[in-house]
Amino acid sequence: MSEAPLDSTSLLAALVAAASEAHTRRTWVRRVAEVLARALPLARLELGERVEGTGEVEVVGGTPGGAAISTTRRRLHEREIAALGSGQIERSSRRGGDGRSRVVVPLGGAGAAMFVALSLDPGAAPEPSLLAVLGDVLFHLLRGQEVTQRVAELSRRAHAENRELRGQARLGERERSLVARSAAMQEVLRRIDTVARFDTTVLLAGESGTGKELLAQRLHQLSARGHRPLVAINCGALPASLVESALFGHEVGAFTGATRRHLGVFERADRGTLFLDEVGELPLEVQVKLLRALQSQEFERVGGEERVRVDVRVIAATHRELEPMVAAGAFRRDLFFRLCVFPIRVPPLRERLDELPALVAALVADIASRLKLPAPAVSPAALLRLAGHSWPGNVRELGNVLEAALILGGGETLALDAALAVDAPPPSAPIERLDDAVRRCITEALRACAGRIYGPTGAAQALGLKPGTLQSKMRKLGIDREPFVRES
Ligand SMILES: Nc1ncnc2c1ncn2[C@@H]1O[C@H](COP(=O)(O)OP(=O)(O)OP(=O)(O)O)[C@@H](O)[C@H]1O
Repeated sequence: MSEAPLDSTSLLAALVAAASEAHTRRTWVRRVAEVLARALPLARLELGERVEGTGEVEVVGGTPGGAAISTTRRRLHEREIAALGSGQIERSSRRGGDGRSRVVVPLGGAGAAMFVALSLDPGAAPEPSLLAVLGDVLFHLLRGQEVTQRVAELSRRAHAENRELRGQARLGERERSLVARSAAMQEVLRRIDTVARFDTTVLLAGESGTGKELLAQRLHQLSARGHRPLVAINCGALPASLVESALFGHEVGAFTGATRRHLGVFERADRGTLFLDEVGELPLEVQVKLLRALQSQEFERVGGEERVRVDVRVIAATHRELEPMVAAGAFRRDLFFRLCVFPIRVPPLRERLDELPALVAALVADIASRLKLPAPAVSPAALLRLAGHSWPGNVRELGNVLEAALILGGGETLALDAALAVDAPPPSAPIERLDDAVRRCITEALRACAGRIYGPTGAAQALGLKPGTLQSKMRKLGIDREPFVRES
């Protein structure tokens, strides 16, 4: 059933009611078009905004009834340029073959950046005074909508930040202090402490359980952003279809089940730090979006058109070798260089066994206090036993073994034999593929030799191969030596 036509006063009241409930420009255009169509023979409504520094305009346009709302960018028409410059309404009586007239109403006086354009059916002659009032009202409604939107945005971010900081405070209570006694870890700390105060992107590379997340926390705390949120996301823990929304958020209706606007980690980390864990797991199609967001600090939520601006410092971490992934085309080269501004290699536990006693003491004390058990002394024999283990799961695995040993020993001793038997890998533990092992050896040699293949300091000699053999293996495995040359 179509609604009754409106007189000018009711028209303005209905506009205020309709526009004040619209949270996006598309809804605004749809609602305003619906109301205007009740007072004028409106065929189409456009809301345009000049794109600064260009002769272009971004237009959200639609027909009453609202079926087809579109957003486009195009060059400004002459009449639009004239209306924006003078602040006066511009009309063209005939446009195209359909006999429709077009009225451009600037919003905000001479030098305005926005306008609405009405396409009216043949014969329509709205009162100039009505159009002028319309321009005023629409301008103020839009301004009001922008302020409301901004306030809602800020309140959403403040809410998210508050939640983040409360979570962090809870974590902080349980946080383990970082042990770094070995020369290798001292060097890691030196690099962390040096780079912390700059907004530079840091890439932490190291095996699983080596303490990358703990180091990211230290980096954040030492930075000027330390009192702001540190938001972490594990890029490998989500299915590809959800990673983009987890990073950038989504709008209502972006996909089935998206019933509310959701803020992604980029927005939740605004003015703080974003920790991208397992960055090597990101699907290629998301990598390109991440690169753009890192470069411009701007992105669009999934299903949205509005550009969201943030100020985020990024720390990325990976347990996978990214260079071979770049060479094999599984990781974008441009993203790799964007992330690898300040790489820090976190050594595995087997390369820093000299700090094992300190680590064990700290972990035992921490676990005992958490389990409310006494902390037994750790004998030299127990330390020797622990030093003989290979620790593929690094400090995390060491912590698990110590926790099991403490429980099995009833808090009086560390029942290491029993705990290590539990920790022994199952017979079906995955065996590394030969190609992967060869790839790992070659990339390690190339890194150590700064990409050189030939000569006494080259990778071929280090691997005990002829240069030609090495090159053919590299070709077969898709390994490129370039990243290693640049890295040196
Ligand atoms: N140097 C250290 N001192 C004290 N505890 C440590 C240290 N390194 C790691 N840990 C502990 O080991 C566990 C794993 O550490 P963390 O999560 O930081 O490793 P990670 O490298 O980020 O692992 P992953 O790659 O699997 O995410 C945590 O419980 C952490 O507190």
